[in-house]
Amino acid sequence: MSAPRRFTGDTLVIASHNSGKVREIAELLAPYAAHFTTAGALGLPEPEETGDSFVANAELKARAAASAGHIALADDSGLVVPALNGDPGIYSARWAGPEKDFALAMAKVEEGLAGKTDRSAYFVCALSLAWPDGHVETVEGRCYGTLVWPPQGEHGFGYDPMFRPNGYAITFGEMDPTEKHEMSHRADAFAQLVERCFQ
Ligand SMILES: O=c1nc[nH]c2c1ncn2[C@H]1C[C@H](O)[C@@H](COP(=O)(O)OP(=O)(O)OP(=O)(O)O)O1
Ligand SMILES: [Mg+2]
Repeated sequence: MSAPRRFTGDTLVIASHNSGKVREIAELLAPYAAHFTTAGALGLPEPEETGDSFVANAELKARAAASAGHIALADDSGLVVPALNGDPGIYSARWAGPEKDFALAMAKVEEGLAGKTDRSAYFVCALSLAWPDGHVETVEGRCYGTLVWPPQGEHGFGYDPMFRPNGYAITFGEMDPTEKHEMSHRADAFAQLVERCFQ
């Protein structure tokens, strides 16, 4: 395997159109990249997520943004529920529909769990850093927990109010951002990416 490529201090493009995610990535990234912008701010289109894995979709989004000329970081993430055969998984954003209604998406998850005893779930986050020449560095992080009902808390985004990470008595929706960043799937992936590309 060849040595990982390091981030060189150029402007970094956060290749996401999800404001909750962009906020978390910016917080996690702040110590390593002084200048960053977003795909939305550059007017870049949202590519169709045609991959069949988190890694494939993260790489596709990062490459699409990097083709505009700057190093780009994309995140493809989602909630995996074993009792639902892995759904919503890579379809986590799509379960919220065109209105991005996560109350609806969470209700669909809960509906699927009716009568089931296994309420375990995990979040996955694939992060891909892509260079304009097509090179990519990709990592994947996870966070394991349990699904609660009804949803609890107003912090975070997406499925956070129904996800209680193992070892905690509150959901991601009830945590403040610094606490979520200590053990989330995104923080886990970030730690790996920092070791690979930012140190
Ligand atoms: O920490 C999280 N807390 C709660 N929910 C989360 C989290 N991380 C991902 N999720 C869920 C919601 C999100 O909408 C979907 C990711 O889908 P995903 O395609 O990667 O992102 P997206 O379409 O929202 O934005 P974009 O593709 O422009 O980055 O999984
Ligand atoms: Mg997406």
